[in-house]
Amino acid sequence: MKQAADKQTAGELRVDFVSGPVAHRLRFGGGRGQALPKAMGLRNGKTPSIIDATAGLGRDSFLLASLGAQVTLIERSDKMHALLAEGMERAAREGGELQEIIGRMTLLHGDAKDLLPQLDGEAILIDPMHPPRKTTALVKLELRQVREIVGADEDAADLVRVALDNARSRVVLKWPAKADPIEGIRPCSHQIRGKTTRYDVWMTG
Ligand SMILES: C[S@@+](CC[C@H](N)C(=O)[O-])C[C@H]1O[C@@H](n2cnc3c(N)ncnc32)[C@H](O)[C@@H]1O
Repeated sequence: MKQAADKQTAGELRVDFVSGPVAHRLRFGGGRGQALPKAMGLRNGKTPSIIDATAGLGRDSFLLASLGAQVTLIERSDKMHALLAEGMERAAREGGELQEIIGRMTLLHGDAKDLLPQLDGEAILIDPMHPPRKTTALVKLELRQVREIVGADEDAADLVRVALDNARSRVVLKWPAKADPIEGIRPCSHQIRGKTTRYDVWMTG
């Protein structure tokens, strides 16, 4: 795995919903019991509309859309936005379930701090670039490639504040389980913790 990962270069980064880890998770994932859907408030009989303010490779949005949520994705990097648009088009061309899932995803280009006040989202997800960690797994390589393209998201605290002013029901920050909280934001309402990732949830409605 490491060799394959090391051979992949930043130039080859692509958004792939058709094969690989995302497609595998679609087939074998844990449905609404997974930490992310739980944090976003997807329950039996309740499917909030979601804004993913930091779309990136679109994986979190795709998972939420695969569970029935309407998701608006916001990406500010020209390059990431273009990769995501291509990946969504490719997946939609497959037809069937993939086309249906992509049909629930709307991609916007811009800074979420500017766009959120114009949108009406029940639940807002924020997953800024995390502090770097050493790891060799392929999926982590992709995150390093994203970092090469977008740099660090130094304005994450500002984005959370804008989201807190605009979410009708909740804001969720995805963050490394053991990392310090982002400074300058009020304490969250509760946390959902996994081994490597935690979800800080602020109830706003
Ligand atoms: C860690 S990645 C997100 C990964 C994503 N959750 C996924 O499942 O693939 C962070 C992305 O958010 C974008 N981003 C960060 N701050 C943003 C903002 N204020 N507005 C729009 N996009 C933003 C970055 O350009 C980067 O592509």
